[in-house]
Amino acid sequence: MNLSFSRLKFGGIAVAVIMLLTAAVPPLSLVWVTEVRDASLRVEDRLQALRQVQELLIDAETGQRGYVITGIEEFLQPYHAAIATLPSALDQLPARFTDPSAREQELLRSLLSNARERLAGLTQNVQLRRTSGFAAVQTIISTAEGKHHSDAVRVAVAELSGLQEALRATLAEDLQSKIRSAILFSLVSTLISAALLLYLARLMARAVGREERLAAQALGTSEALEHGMQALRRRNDEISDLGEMSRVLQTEMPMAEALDICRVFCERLLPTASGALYLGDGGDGPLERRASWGEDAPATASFEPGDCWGLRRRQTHQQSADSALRCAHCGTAHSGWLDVCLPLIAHGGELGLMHLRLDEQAADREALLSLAQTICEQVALSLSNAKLRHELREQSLRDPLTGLHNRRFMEEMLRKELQRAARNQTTVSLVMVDLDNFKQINDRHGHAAGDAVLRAAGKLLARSLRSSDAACRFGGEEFVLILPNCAKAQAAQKADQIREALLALVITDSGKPLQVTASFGIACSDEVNDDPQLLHEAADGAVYEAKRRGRNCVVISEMRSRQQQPSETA
Ligand SMILES: Nc1nc2c(ncn2[C@@H]2O[C@H](COP(=O)(O)OP(=O)(O)OP(=O)(O)O)[C@@H](O)[C@H]2O)c(=O)[nH]1
Repeated sequence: MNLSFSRLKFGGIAVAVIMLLTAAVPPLSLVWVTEVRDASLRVEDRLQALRQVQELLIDAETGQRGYVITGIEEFLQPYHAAIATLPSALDQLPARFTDPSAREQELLRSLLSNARERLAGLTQNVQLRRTSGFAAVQTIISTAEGKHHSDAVRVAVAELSGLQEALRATLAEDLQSKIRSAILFSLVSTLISAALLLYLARLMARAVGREERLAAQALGTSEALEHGMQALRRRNDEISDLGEMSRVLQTEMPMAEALDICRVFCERLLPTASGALYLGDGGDGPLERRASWGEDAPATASFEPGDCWGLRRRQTHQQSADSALRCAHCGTAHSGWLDVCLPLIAHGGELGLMHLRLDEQAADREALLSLAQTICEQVALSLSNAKLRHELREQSLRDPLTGLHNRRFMEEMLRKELQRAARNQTTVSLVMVDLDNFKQINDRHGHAAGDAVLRAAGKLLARSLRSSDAACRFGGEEFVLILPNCAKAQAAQKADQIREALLALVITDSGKPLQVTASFGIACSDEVNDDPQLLHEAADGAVYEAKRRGRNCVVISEMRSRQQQPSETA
């Protein structure tokens, strides 16, 4: 990664430098061309000046010659024109020929001196012709001195012109060479740039490919991480829900309410599945559906434990439509459904079954089943604990001999019922039942026979009451009946019915019949301002009175006329 980056950096710098140099070639070439053009113009100017000097000198010679031969002034016209211009043309030549080379300066000096000499000679010939005639001039011309100067001028002009031509050729050649070099440089640098750019493009493509791969890897890692986080969050939520369900189920509540709470949490924890909870009676009896959830909740209301492979094998049993071992309680097989039987086992005992129904192709099937198993363990434990608590509570409130409610329960119920009666403006009647001469039964027939009488009497009392009433064993051979929403007269009527039923009750001890009677004392809440203590005392007083009157009778307490005797009904 670092190596590629350094290569890219150096490659980029190299391309930039080469391109800068290449870009410098056109302006440099322009400078060269401009210099050569200026130099060529100067060469041309010098050649022009040399030609002008040469031509003016010829004009002067021609005019002088015509006048000398003819004596006619008109022939002097070119001569005059040349004489007027030539001296200044000669004076300007040194400024044009500035090359310090010895040969050029020597030729220039020769040209200037010979041209001036020749000009002076021509002027002298014209004046002589005018003053002395043709013959005098002819003598001077015949010395050929003039011709000598003209030839020297021609030689100097020719040689100087040659030098300038050579200079122009050199300049042109130099320019050609520079332009060739520039073109060559441009070509080479362009090729190098192109090669470098190709190389850089390949490096970049590789780097980009690597970056893309790394980005894809990073994306994959991040997605996996997000997946993991989501699963973790889900698991946390599930654990938190399971914990909450367990905490809620620890609260004292009826089994139906506990089952409803299980249903709510199953619905929340297993939202993609339908299901039902079946509970047994603790024995071999059928299991009954006590809670269900979801669109495809199992419809079977109850089934025998032997109809379920899960219960028979005491382990989770999965069955699809084409499974060989299908439980009868799962009903008609549906393609695509997976029926799962999860036994609810706690403290080693089978409590019931969770029947779960889910999509066979569900992606999270295994996770769902694992969660369902955890829920089942939790539900089984919670329901078993609730059941145990219920049983313990029942035991703590029941008399073990008769199965009736005990004194603790009686006091608690009486307190609640009196409060309710006060709120609803109704009455609660309390009936105290005391078996007559029970000591004699014990003494004559033994304690076991006494217990049998107590059990039989308790059973009779329990079945004689409404479900809202309660029969309690107060202690020994004393019983208390709590009759909510019952006036004194009805209570007396009920007590008398029980008295008669008890009288008719056939209890035997080793084949011998045991006769049992009881005395009944009745008190009503409206006479004691709903005070449980007073109510109990009043009923107790009435029983005492029943005993006093000879037993086997019902006495109603008259608290309003406390000083009066309690009234007797039997
Ligand atoms: N078998 C048996 N006897 C009990 C039990 N609890 C109390 N007893 C007996 O019940 C008898 C009550 O006798 P008492 O209080 O004299 O009353 P009673 O004999 O019924 O006489 P009255 O009430 O006046 O008719 C006692 O002998 C107790 O030992 C019990 O759980 N089982």
